[in-house]
Amino acid sequence: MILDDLVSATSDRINLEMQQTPLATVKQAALKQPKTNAQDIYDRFLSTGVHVIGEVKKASPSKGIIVNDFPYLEIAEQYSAAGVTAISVLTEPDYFKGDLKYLQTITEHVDTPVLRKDFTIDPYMIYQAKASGAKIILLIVAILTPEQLSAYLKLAHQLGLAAIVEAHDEAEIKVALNAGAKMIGVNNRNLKNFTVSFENSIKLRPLVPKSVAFIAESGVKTVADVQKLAEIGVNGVLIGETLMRSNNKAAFIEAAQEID
Ligand SMILES: O=P(O)(O)OC[C@@H](O)[C@@H](O)c1c[nH]c2ccccc12
Repeated sequence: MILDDLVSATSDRINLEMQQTPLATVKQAALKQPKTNAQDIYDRFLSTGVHVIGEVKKASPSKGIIVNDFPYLEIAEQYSAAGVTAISVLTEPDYFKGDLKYLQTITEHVDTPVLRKDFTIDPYMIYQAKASGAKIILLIVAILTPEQLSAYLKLAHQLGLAAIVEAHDEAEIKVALNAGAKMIGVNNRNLKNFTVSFENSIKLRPLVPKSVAFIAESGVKTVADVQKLAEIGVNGVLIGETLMRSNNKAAFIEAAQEID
């Protein structure tokens, strides 16, 4: 399964990075960042309306290279100007052609909160996210033990980072809620066969209490898709490929945000 490959590639990469830059150094850099509060982020997503997270992504395992021209800072600035609630930046290099440096550059120039989109498997990556100016991290239930999930969520909150906890089915939603997740992302893309269906969001929405933000991820192609997801009561949508390919990102984002 693709998730296994992603985890093992991430594990190799992080082991190398830990040798090059020890945890203590990254911790120090994290502590130098301005203090932030995870609850502020959660509250923004819980406020009325559909909140758009625009994703900065050059490639993906399901689509290969999405765009050849990748002016990531300019794209992030466009998302920010259009008023997205957050910007997701892929930092996974092998399968998504991401880079932590992209995220760093973006957080240095753009005020909108940035999500580090990666396969978080070690606290090291959470300190790295904070040190790079991220305000949100991704925690994927399927690749963590419940104990790790709880511990990583706690660490994120201590550092002032919010977390999107990604769940794929009813059992994973329970694990996420038990761990104390305040924002749950449901991926509409099945990572086993890459098919996309909003059924997953529709089925799982009622299992998440209204005090926890619900983000529908992947496969949004049109403003009508956002409308469909708004109707089932999602707080946010995470849109990657469609925005990356769009020649008028602002128009798409603004139309999506007008839905109530
Ligand atoms: O490009 P899309 O179909 O709009 O999808 C965006 C986002 O949901 C997707 O990139 C994603 C969802 N969950 C992930 C976990 C890791 C990496 C990437 C993802």
